[in-house]
Amino acid sequence: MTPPSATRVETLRWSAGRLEMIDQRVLPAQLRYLSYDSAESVATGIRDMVVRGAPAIGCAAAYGVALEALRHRHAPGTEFSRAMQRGFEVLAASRPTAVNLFWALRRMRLQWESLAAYPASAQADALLAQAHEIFAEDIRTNRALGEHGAALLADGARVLTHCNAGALATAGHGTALGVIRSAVEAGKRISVIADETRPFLQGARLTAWEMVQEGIPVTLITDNMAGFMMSRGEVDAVVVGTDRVAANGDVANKIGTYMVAVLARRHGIPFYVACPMSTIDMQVADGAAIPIEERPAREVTGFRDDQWAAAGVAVRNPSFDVTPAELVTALVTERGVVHRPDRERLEALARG
Ligand SMILES: CSC[C@H]1O[C@H](OP(=O)(O)O)[C@H](O)[C@@H]1O
Repeated sequence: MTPPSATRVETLRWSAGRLEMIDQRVLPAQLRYLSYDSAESVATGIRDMVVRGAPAIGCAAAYGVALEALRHRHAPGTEFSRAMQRGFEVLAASRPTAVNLFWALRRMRLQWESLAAYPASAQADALLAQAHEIFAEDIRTNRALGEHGAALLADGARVLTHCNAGALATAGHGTALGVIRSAVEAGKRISVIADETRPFLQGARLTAWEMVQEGIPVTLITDNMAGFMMSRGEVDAVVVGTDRVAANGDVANKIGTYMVAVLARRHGIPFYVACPMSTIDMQVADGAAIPIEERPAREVTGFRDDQWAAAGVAVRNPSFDVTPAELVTALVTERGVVHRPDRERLEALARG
């Protein structure tokens, strides 16, 4: 196995006409890039969580559209259009909760439709340029929201986070971990408490690894320790990412986030949610309307090939839960911080 050594990794990168993505299923034991050349293969990578995290999924989908166009750049018009439609459909069906997937696909489709009068080859080049812009924009966005969020954290703060909303969940810098990175860059001494985040272990395998690579102090705990840590006064703030914010401020995020939010409120600890504007879905009225992905039972009954649950046991595996807006202290975006998010405040934020 090739143990990771790079301190700053590229979650996704464009190389020699193909998309390369870190295989996040094998981190931290191995830093492995997989190569993609079609919408179908990228959709499989999203569904299998080779790449995961709302903004990273959006970037991957954008490149998936561009790859499909490049594959068919010399095809006749009708064949090119059929292939593109199939590409959009297979990517849209890969995972249901992260709105960035649909935000990116909508942006790519608008670009594609605006190019209808041009040859397929020109359309492919323009779509690749759009995918690059979505990627670059995400890094700029995360740095902006990171700075807004850093101002909320005191020097010496011990910050609990759930799942991974870091560079590995985005094009770079991260959202929740982007706030942490920006606070450290501002000279604040921040330490992180990472929930392991069963069952996929994004916290234990990805957040802990990212923070160790950055030299940011990180302590790994199991999910059922969060309340204990808060009750002992060892948590000063919670910062998490999100996959979709409803118009009323309800937040869908990794399963277990709701429990952390309730505990934070019980202990008077601020609960911050960091997200780009592209994760706010004003078309969804409240959290009850956010589709919650149910993932394979085998993720719960074991890890990879090591299956330990009794055969025949029934299993639930909802991959996300919804935290009501009233438990959110503030939403941290690239446009600024929204305290006590609700529809009126989010509409004002969207108006800019
Ligand atoms: C910055 S979005 C990260 C977000 O995505 C994770 O879900 P998954 O790992 O299943 O894609 C989790 O909800 C994170 O907060």
